[in-house]
Amino acid sequence: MQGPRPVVLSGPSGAGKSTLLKKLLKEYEDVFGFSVSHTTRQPRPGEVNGKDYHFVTREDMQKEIDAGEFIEHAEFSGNMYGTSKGAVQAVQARNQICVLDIDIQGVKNIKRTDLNPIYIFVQPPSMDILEKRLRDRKTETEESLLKRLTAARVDLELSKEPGLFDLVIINDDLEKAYSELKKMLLEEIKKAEESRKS
Ligand SMILES: Nc1ncnc2c1ncn2[C@@H]1O[C@H](COP(=O)(O)OP(=O)(O)OP(=O)(O)O)[C@@H](O)[C@H]1O
Ligand SMILES: Nc1nc2c(ncn2[C@@H]2O[C@H](COP(=O)(O)O)[C@@H](O)[C@H]2O)c(=O)[nH]1
Repeated sequence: MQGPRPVVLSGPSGAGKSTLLKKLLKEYEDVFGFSVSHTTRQPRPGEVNGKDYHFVTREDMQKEIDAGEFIEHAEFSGNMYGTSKGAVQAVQARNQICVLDIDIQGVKNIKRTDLNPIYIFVQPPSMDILEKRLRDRKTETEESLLKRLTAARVDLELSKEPGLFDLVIINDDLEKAYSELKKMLLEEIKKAEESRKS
């Protein structure tokens, strides 16, 4: 039997990817492992280096990219983000299903690799609600917020490409969205639990 597939969550900034992911990682802490990305953006209050992200300088990240240490990387809202080979290997070494939270450029780049994940797009109920959630989160400057909203409009159009995503979840009611996520991942969860028993 084929092992469980990794999972990619993508969607506009503020759509609720981290919120859904945190619920999944809490309920299935042995089953799923988060791929800790690198970023050149500043940490937000409460974010932990090495847990939420590897916070690095642009210079250091570029060096690692040039050395071939990244599976994918992208520029988003004025900062660099990327998934290192080491981030994915660390999760796989723990025998967990690797979950990536990446933007849509990352999705397109991962499609060129042999990772073969399940691709899930988390969509906000509307642009107005997305803006309200991002403003209420109080993590962005006005400039960064506007950049993220512009990127969101583009992402929502790009996400319509047939076959790009295996599932689109509209994150209106959080519990409903989370149930849809779990339903999609049920087979992979079963496979992971079986392989952990043997
Ligand atoms: N279904 C929901 N209903 C109401 N608020 C929500 C819902 N889902 C998430 N939120 C809130 O919306 C905000 C954005 O969510 P979150 O940070 O998870 O988004 P994200 O997609 O991970 O964003 P980013 O890509 O910027 O990291 C958070 O404050 C979160 O608490
Ligand atoms: N292509 C990649 N995108 C990534 C990665 N890690 C995070 N992201 C995406 O960046 C934006 C902004 O994140 P934020 O934490 O600054 O709000 C969001 O869409 C993430 O999905 C990555 O390694 N590669």
